[in-house]
Amino acid sequence: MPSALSSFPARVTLLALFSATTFYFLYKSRRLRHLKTLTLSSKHTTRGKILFVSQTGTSKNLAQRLHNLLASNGVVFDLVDAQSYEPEDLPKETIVLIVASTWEDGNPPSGARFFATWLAESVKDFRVGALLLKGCRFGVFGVGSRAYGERFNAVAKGFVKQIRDLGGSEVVPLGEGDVDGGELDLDFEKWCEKVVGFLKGKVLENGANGNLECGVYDSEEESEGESDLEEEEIVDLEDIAGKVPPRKKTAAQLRVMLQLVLL
Ligand SMILES: Cc1cc2nc3c(=O)[nH]c(=O)nc-3n(C[C@H](O)[C@H](O)[C@H](O)COP(=O)(O)O)c2cc1C
Repeated sequence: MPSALSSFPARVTLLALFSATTFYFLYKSRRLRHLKTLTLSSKHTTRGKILFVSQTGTSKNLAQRLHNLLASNGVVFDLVDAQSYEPEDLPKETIVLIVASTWEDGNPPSGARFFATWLAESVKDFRVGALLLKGCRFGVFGVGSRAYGERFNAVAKGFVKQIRDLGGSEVVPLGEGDVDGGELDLDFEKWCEKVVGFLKGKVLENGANGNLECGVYDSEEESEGESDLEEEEIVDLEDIAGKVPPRKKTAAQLRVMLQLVLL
């Protein structure tokens, strides 16, 4: 008796299914390749970012102060709420300064959960590896309270570890502010001095008119060429953070499809 798969319509359906699956996985692997290219490229010069993670405004105010301080030193960064920042853009950043508070159970404020989860899942995803943020220099200042013991500044500490694990270079050591009994303002000032020191070093290193990859402000806005480059290199990393099936499974799925078609 002929098997159900030997009929012409069944074979055509399977062939169509097989082709669709193949194209889907080719598309996915192309995106992964694209991501690697993006990661390994050193041509990404976007303006530096100051990201703040804040619920009641403490970190936001400090971030604003840092923004003003840098501007008064001739260095203009974008000031961005982590809540509205697309973490998939992190691989394109050259320098990111984060001011982050910690809330209940050592978690970030609810608005920054997506950002925090993206980092945590990227670290866990073996396909992303330690090169994802290779071109990204960073520094973190934590805002919290020592009254919370081991959870003091847990979010800021976690960010440092995760960004390091993803290949980012920490250009200033973690700064820690204690809102209860600590010298928050003084500690933040000291951390800011280190940031300014680093950036000034970069200015000297690159020369007055050099292309300052770390995002030191060059009064000319980004050239059209750069904008086009960025446009071209937009990568959807949503799947990278754990949603796509691992490669081994993909290969196994393809083998099964092939066997079915050859039946
Ligand atoms: C309910 C609650 C939970 C908190 N949990 C922590 C914590 O686990 N670790 C910590 O370092 N600080 C903790 N804090 C202190 C906050 O980080 C601190 O109030 C900070 O100023 C909040 O900054 P923001 O206004 O930028 O959100 C907590 C504060 C509150 C009110």
